[in-house]
Amino acid sequence: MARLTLSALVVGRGATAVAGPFEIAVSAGEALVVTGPNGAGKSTLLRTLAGLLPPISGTVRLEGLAASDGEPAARLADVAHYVGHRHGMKSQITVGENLRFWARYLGGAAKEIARRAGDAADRSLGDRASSLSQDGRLSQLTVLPPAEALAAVGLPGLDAIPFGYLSAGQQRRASLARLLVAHRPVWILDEPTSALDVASQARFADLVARHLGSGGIVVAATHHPLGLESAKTLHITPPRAGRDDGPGAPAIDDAALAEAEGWL
Ligand SMILES: Nc1ncnc2c1ncn2[C@@H]1O[C@H](COP(=O)(O)OP(=O)(O)OP(=O)(O)O)[C@@H](O)[C@H]1O
Repeated sequence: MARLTLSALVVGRGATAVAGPFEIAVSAGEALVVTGPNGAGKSTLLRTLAGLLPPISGTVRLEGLAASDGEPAARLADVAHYVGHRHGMKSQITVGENLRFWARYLGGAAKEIARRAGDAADRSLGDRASSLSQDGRLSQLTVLPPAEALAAVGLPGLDAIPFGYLSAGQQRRASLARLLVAHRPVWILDEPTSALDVASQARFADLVARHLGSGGIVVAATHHPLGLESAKTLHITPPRAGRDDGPGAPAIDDAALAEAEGWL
C-alpha cells in the first residue's frame, strides 16, 4: 500500500530550522491536515515535501508509489502535485495554455489525453462528456483535458482567457484544475481553498474526497475543513520565543532559495 513516512524530519529556510522534528505516516486514502498559526512553518513543510526546499535533517520515506516510468519513486516530487500560495501559472498566456504546459510537464497526462482524443472518433460526444455530471461534478476522478478540468472546477469555457484576466477566486480554481490534467497520487496543497466561495469550496472538497477514494494521498495546510473529518492532523506549534536567530545564527541564503524555489 502507498505510504509516506516522515521520520525525524526537520524543515527550515537556508540552514535555519523552522519546524519539526515530525514523525508521522500517511497511507493511501488518507489525508494529513497541517495546522498552526501564521509563521509556524506549514508552508515550509509542504515546500520541503514538494522538493522545493531541502530538509534540514530527517527523511521522507516512500512506499508503494511508482513514478511515471513504473519504477518505484525515489522522490516525493516525482509523484506529487504541489499547489502553493502562488498559482504557478503565467499571467500572460491563456488558462488552457497554462494547463497544457502542466499536463506535459507533470507527465503521464499526454498519453491519456491523446488516447481520449483518439477514442473520441469512436465515441459519441455525449459519452465523452459523461465524466461530468450536470452540476459540473466529476463522476469519476481521472486525467482530464484542460477544458474538462476547468469545467470540473466550475470554470467552463474559460480556457482561452489569459490567466491574468481571471478574478482571485477564479485564478485559484484554475490553478487547482492542474490537479486534474495529470495523474499524481499525492496532492500537496497549501491553503487550497483561499479566495474560494462556498460553492467552490464544496466542489473542491468533492474532488479531494474522490482523490482519496481512489487511493490517493493528500497533505494540506488549511484552515478550512475540506470535508476531511477523518483526516490525520499535524499541528505545528510556533517556534519558542527567544530562539537563537540573532546575528550569530546561520544566514539565510536568499539567492540559493530563489534559485531553488523558482516561480512556484
Ligand atoms: N523565503 C524565506 N526566506 C526566509 N525565511 C522565510 C521565507 N519564507 C518564510 N520564512 C520564514 O519561515 C517561517 C515559517 O514560514 P511559513 O511560511 O512556513 O509559515 P506558515 O505556517 O505557512 O505561515 P502562514 O500561515 O502565514 O502561511 C517564518 O518565520 C517565515 O518568516
